[in-house]
Amino acid sequence: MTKPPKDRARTFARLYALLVGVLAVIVSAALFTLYVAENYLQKMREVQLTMATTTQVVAAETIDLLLRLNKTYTPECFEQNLRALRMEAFGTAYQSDIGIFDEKGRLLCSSLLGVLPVPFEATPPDTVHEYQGHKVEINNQVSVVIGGGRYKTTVVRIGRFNAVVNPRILGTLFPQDQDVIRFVLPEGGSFPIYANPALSTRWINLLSTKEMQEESMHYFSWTYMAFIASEKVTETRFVIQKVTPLGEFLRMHVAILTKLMLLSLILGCVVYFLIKPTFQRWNDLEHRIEALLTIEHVVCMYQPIVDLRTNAIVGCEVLMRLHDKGGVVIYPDQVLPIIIARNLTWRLDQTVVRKAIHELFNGLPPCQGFKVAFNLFPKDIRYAEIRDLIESELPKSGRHNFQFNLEVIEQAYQSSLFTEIAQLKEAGYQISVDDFGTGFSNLGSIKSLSPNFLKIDKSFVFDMEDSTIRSSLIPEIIGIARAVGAAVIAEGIENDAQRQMLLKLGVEFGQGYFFAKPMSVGELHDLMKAAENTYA
Ligand SMILES: Nc1nc2c(ncn2[C@@H]2O[C@H](COP(=O)(O)O[C@H]3[C@@H](O)[C@H](n4cnc5c(=O)[nH]c(N)nc54)O[C@@H]3COP(=O)(O)O)[C@@H](O)[C@H]2O)c(=O)[nH]1
Repeated sequence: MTKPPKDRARTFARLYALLVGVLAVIVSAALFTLYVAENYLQKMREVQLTMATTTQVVAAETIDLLLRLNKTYTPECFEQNLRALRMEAFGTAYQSDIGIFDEKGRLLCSSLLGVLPVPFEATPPDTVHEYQGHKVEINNQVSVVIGGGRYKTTVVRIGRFNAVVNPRILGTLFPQDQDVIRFVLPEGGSFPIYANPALSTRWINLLSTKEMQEESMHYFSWTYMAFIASEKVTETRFVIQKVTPLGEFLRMHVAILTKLMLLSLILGCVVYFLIKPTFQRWNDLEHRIEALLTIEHVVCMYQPIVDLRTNAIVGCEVLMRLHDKGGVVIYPDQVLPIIIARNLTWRLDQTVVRKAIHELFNGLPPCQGFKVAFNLFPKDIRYAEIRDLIESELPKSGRHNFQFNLEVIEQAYQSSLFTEIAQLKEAGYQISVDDFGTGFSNLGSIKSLSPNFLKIDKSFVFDMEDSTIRSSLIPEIIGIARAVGAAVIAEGIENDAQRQMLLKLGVEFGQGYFFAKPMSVGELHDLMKAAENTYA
């Protein structure tokens, strides 16, 4: 069994709303993740900056100390020498111990341990570098005994002396979990003084590229699916680097990301429930439009047309709205496309004309020659039907005193329209070409139409104060109106400057929010009364 149109409309509305909801979830989740990622990289940058600065200070002190020791002390383990070295270590900020090596590279004694019972065969250095003509050997993560405790720290050796960096200082550096600490040579290039042993060659290669050594960069690499953070601190000689594979990042942020994903889901649900009624209204509208084109639902509003020379209200344009259930007002721009697509234009025209004539005849006092302008769809301009429609609505006795005006939008007209319009004019109806300047008519077709009025489209008026090319066409339009014997009505006048300019250009009539917005017949009546208009 096929679903009735209303159910189908609701299903579609739900589906569209669901799509928008899912989109909201995806977009918000992406934005939240981006925020967490940005935050992570920013924190990484701050950690790296601090680390580079501390490393610089520690390294400078270590190298200075070792160079001085090599220059000043003999590499011998006698008590006086060891006491002096203890004082040297004590006088530094970052060193715990100083060791002395024999020529074979074995540790003989240290300022804290004293003379070793057996010379200690040191492990080969992790890195060896040349610095100011000296060989600098660095061992990271060396297990050392200090003050009865065992710690892991960095040991640097130059010549016959080594310095054991205070593990507490390093504790503030290495637990920061950085992968590579690189020393930048004054002549360019760099070498790692520390590299996380767990780091794979793939990451080491990436972090060793020239750009990584020369510039600071913090980004997410889609190729490597990892966050790359490499900070080159210009005031120091160090580059601090860290690679965080996506999996690790997600594990680190699982709690906050789960909360944010949940928030995205809630957001998606809120969007779904907020947007569903709108989609339902749109879809419903398609299927309920026929039911809405009735006297009860069609509402007529009247926008005054004013003589620019006297400011008198000489007529009005009838503009329709639909009143839906729940007091919802539907404006023409929302509904006209549906009405056209469903071929209901004549139904709308009939309802508007009937309702407006009824309201105006009952709501306004007799006003001879008061123009009542209707917007009609060009394909509905048929003399006989319009005549029958209007005449059937006119009161059988009393005031047949309105001047009906039919507004036809400017476009490429079909030839039959000219005959219909000629007959309408013959029968006493006035014709206006609406939205003039926006369509595709030519002077020939306007001449054949021979309208009573050309209505300058509001877009020309809006541009007037800026003197755009568009507004400079207004005199041309006025020229065309004169050539075809039509008067000019300017639409969309919103301020007095526009009114005055149009008046100066010779425009006779105007319409727009400056004078009045579309209003009910009661309000129109009150306005005309207040203006002490001279109709009657
Ligand atoms: N076939 C029918 N078409 C109709 C009918 N009722 C209206 N319409 C057409 O719908 C379009 C939009 O109309 P609406 O939302 O009513 O807007 C009108 C005015 O409110 C607006 N306007 C008037 N003055 C100003 C102004 O100073 N500033 C400003 N921003 N807007 C203003 O312009 C619309 C009137 O335009 P026009 O018809 O070109 O004179 C509109 O195209 C209507 O024609 C109907 O019953 N049948």
